[in-house]
Amino acid sequence: GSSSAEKFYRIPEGKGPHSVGCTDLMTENAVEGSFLRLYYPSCDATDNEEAPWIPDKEYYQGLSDFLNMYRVVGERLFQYYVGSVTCPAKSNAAFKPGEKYPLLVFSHGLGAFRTIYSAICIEMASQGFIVAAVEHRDESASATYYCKKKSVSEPQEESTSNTEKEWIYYRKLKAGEEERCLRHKQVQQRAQECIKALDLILKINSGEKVMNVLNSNFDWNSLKDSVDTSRIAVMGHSFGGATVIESLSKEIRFRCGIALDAWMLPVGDDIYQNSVQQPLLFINSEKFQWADNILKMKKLGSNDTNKKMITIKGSVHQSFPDFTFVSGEIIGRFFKLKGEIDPNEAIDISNHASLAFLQKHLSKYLFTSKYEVKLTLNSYAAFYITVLFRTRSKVRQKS
Ligand SMILES: CCN(CC)CCN(C[C@]12C[C@](c3ccc(C(F)(F)F)cc3)(C1)C2)C(=O)Cn1c(SCc2ccc(F)cc2)nc(=O)c2c1C=CC2
Repeated sequence: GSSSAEKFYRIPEGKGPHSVGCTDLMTENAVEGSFLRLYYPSCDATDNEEAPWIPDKEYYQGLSDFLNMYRVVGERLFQYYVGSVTCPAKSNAAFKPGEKYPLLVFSHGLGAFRTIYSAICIEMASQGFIVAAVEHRDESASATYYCKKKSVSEPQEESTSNTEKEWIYYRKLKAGEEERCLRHKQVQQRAQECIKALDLILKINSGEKVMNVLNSNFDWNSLKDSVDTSRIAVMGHSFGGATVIESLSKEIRFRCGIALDAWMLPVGDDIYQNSVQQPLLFINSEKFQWADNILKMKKLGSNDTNKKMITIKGSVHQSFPDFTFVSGEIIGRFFKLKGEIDPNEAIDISNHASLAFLQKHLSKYLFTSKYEVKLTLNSYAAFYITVLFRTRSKVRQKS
């Protein structure tokens, strides 16, 4: 029901010119496959429903585990408070063809999963980005799943599908296990999953058929030739911020990156040997700051003008994920999901800074594809003519 309270606790809509659709894509019936939620510019007139914000109850179970709550308590609490929350994007809405959109790959934080950064992803899509929010299978997500082919022995009523969801839950640190080692292994896998997602979207862009093991009626062919393959960026929150750094160092096709409250612990020491050449923006909250973490960010961008850092005063670590919008004042304060700053103001500052940074560092590639070539040709021509005149005039002098 839409009680008055819920009206005020909605995830903010995109502010850009495009309506936004979203759809889920999972390739392969294996944990090694890709799993992502795509947010994209959609056609305006659609009567599609808004997408469910947290689509399976197992995510509530995973969150309870992650937050050290009892599953039976956590699952009911989440079901009751956020079970009916939708995100302001139309589920499987028709993709808006006709132009080439830049691509943004988004990486979630520790204990999170692909759907809970929808305020950021929807805003970017409304501004004309195709956003692939990946779901990591490195056991850092509260929960994730893959569709496993049912073994033959299971009863095969014709109506049910021949796959079942195999859930993977958050892996807690074992007693005596060294956190840095586990997180460094995980961040490598996370970077590979971001690169795999990039390759998958580029495959779709080239018109290749992709097998979506999730039975949705979204027409993936409509994305053919719709990605501007020279304007690709990577973005992420906290553990996802470390994933941004790792992904930039591994994949040059990511032209730039944005790290939201980056957690630097998982980042290996080799990174500081100038492994990140692309422009990188650190957007930090006021509270998620401690010397070691900030020093590592500084070290990364030491003598680099294209590495920037801003801090949003009054914001907290949870100002970036969606819980900051859906939680009431009491829970929000108790779990530090809201800072002093209004959640909508905080995300607007972050989104504006992100868009300005992407505009600056992606648009130079925009010209390469169209104008820069002409410019180069003209400059060759100009150069040629000058030489010609010079030579001719010299010859005349001599004669
Ligand atoms: C006790 C568990 N202990 C595990 C190591 C620390 C737990 N913790 C602080 C929390 C997450 C918190 C949270 C969320 C959500 C509700 C809810 F009630 F609203 F759902 C409540 C309370 C509890 C704030 C963090 O991990 C912070 N953090 C995060 S939070 C990402 C996230 C996860 C789930 C969400 F629903 C929303 C956002 N992502 C990272 O990449 C990193 C860190 C720290 C270092 C790297």
